[in-house]
Amino acid sequence: MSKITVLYHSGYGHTQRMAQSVADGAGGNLLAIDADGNLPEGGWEQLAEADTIIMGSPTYMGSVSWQFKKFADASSKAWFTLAWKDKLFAGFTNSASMNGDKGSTLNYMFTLAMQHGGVWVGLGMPPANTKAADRNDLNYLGSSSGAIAQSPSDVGAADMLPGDLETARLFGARVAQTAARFKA
Ligand SMILES: Cc1cc2nc3c(=O)[nH]c(=O)nc-3n(C[C@H](O)[C@H](O)[C@H](O)COP(=O)(O)O)c2cc1C
Repeated sequence: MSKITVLYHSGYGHTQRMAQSVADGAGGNLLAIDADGNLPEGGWEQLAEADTIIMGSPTYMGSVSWQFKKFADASSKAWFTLAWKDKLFAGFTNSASMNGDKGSTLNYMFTLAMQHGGVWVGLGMPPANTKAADRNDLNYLGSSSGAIAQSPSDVGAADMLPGDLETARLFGARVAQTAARFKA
C-alpha cells in the first residue's frame, strides 16, 4: 500500500476540514503546517517516507498562505538532492469567492511539485456546468488541476458545502487509486 500524506495549512479551519475529507478518501495521514509555518516533530521524516504528497492551503491574496510558502522554501533542502523525485503530488485549496484566484494557488503547488521532480495528479472529474447543475453537485466549481472549495466569508468551517467536501473526498480517492497503479 502506498504511503499518502495530506500536508496542509489552515488559518481558520476551512482548509483543515477539506484536508480531512481528502485524507478520508485517500486513506492518508494528515500533516499540518502550524501558524508559524513549521511542521511538527517528525514531519519532514513523514514527508520523506511518503510516496504521495497531497498539498493543501487556503487561497490568501491569490496564492498559498505565507505559512505554506515558508514550508515550500524550507523544502529546498529536499530539492538540493532531488530527494522527492518521482513522488506523486496533488493539490487543493479553499477560498471565499467563487473564483477568488484559486487557480493561482493550484498553479503554485504544481510548480513546487515539478521543481521537486514529482508527478502531478489532477482532479479527474467533469465539471457540473449545465443549467440544471446544483451548487452541491460534484465539482460544481469546475476545477481540473486539483480540488477546490468555496466557503463564503461569513461561514465557519462547520458549514462548508457538502458538495465541495464530497468532491474533496473523491479527489483523495482518485489520488490513492493513481498511487496504487503507479506503484504496481
Ligand atoms: C489574508 C487573507 C487573504 C485572503 N485572500 C483571498 C483571496 O485571494 N481570494 C478569496 O477568494 N478569498 C480570500 N480570502 C478568504 C479565505 O480564502 C477564506 O476565508 C478561506 O475559507 C480561509 O481558509 P482557512 O479557514 O483554511 O484559513 C482571504 C483571507 C485572508 C485571511
